[in-house]
Amino acid sequence: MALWILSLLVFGLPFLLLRICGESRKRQLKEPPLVMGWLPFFGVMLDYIKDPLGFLQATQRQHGDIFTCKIAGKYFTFVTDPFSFSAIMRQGKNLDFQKFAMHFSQRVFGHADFSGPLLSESYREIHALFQQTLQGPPLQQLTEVMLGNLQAVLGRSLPSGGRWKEEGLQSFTNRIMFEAGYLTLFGKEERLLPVERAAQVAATCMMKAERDFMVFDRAFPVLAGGVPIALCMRAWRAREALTEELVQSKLYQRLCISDLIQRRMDAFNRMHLDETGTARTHVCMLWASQANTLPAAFWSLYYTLRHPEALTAACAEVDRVLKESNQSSYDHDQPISFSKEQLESMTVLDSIIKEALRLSSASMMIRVASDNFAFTLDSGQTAVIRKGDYIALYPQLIHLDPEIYPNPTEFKYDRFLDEAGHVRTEFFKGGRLLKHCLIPFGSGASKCPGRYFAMNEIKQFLLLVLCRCELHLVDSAAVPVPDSTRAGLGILPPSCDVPIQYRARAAWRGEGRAGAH
Ligand code: HEM
Repeated sequence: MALWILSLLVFGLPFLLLRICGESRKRQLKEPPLVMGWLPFFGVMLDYIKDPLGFLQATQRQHGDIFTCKIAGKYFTFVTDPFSFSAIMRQGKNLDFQKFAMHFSQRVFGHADFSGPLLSESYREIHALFQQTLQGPPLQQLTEVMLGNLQAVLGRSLPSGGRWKEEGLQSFTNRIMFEAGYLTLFGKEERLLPVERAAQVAATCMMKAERDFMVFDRAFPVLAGGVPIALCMRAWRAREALTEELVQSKLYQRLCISDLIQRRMDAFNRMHLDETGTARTHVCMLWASQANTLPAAFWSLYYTLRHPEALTAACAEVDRVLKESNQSSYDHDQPISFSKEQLESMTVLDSIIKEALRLSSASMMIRVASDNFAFTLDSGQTAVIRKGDYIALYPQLIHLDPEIYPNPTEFKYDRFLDEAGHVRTEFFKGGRLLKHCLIPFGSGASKCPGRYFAMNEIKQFLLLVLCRCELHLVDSAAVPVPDSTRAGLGILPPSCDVPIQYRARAAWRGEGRAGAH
């Protein structure tokens, strides 16, 4: 947090000196209320950074459903009324998502500018690959590969001989999900070594990749705040180390690469980009596929372990699915498999994951106004927006709204189940049905294309941990809360790790199961 503020002060200073005297924006007719704050240039930045949700809730109480805040020299119009979200989504012509996202991604990952006239046409083709490879039959294939990788990585992690192992839950989750996700997208390295030696080398490489990923990811809030990566040497080195492993010449030697990455590689080849620039787009894809999934998997498992009623319901569901297909939790040599329909039928796990996402998601959806325009809010009020301003939607305001979700900060494992145990999709505010009630994956044109895969992989992770491990939280004072220093960037990681003990489940020990001690 301190680094955030420091960096913004340092890099904002030249702008401050230029603008300190000349800033005089006045609210025009039909424009949203203007919240300028008392700091020249920075506006309300410090209040916002200190507690984004609290700041937005307080400003909403004071100014209503729409208001414009000055933050570090930019103007952000926050629309807080969920019934007005559709009106924003319909403004595709006036609100540009790609410009903001591309500029941001280019700055942080260092890849080519795909929005320029030379590359934008080809990039549209690459962007279309998300839909083609992350839905339908390709999604099913990706999900099956992920299940195989999860089982291999988890199996390797479990100590032999009935011994217990201690580790942090976050470390456990990150290690397993990162490796399995990496292998699923980018395939396996082929090594001409004896099997055991090859496995050792692969494990060492994967540990290094995970470490580099974490170093880079930890610097993300600072990079997002505008600090050039050249000034964050550790993050820069980590990003470049990841880049080196994902150059196309190395990727072409890997086995079982996903359709998504394979087709991206082929498309980049046709564009004749340089090798490092291309590899950086793969680092960007790696980040998109992991940065939110890891904390989401952590929270899903943590809440399940913390809440006995959630654990009982989840275990009953897992047992039902295994029994249906005559499979055993204990037989670690026999891989578990299940059909798409079985995965979809696990509505308790689905509800647990959605509830964990609701409590930990703090993404911000940002669009840039490409022209002056006016739009009508659900209330009938007209709002005039200036060209160049940002429009921001902050879903956490909805996720923690007590009118929509009673006792919103409480974990309720069955919140997203109806009375018949089916997926519940209908939520109301003021007696009216909401179209947008849970949006951890964004909405509209920029909605996360990996959302179905993310839900599947987290579900599979929970399922495997529950059936293959005896695992419990070690009684400790550590009670993690979502760490709001990453607010605006997606799923918040835990503020601290929590110790767990785990070992392989075995038939001869009876029904030992995951749970709190
Ligand atoms: C729990 C896990 C995940 C969450 C919460 C999440 C959330 C998001 C959000 C909020 C956005 C931006 C939407 C916006 O600005 O409107 C996004 C974009 C994106 N996500 Fe995810 N995501 C997750 C997992 C994944 C996975 C597993 C993949 C890939 C396999 C993925 C690939 C992407 C890509 C490529 C984009 C950029 C889309 C574009 O440029 O149009 N995400 N995600």
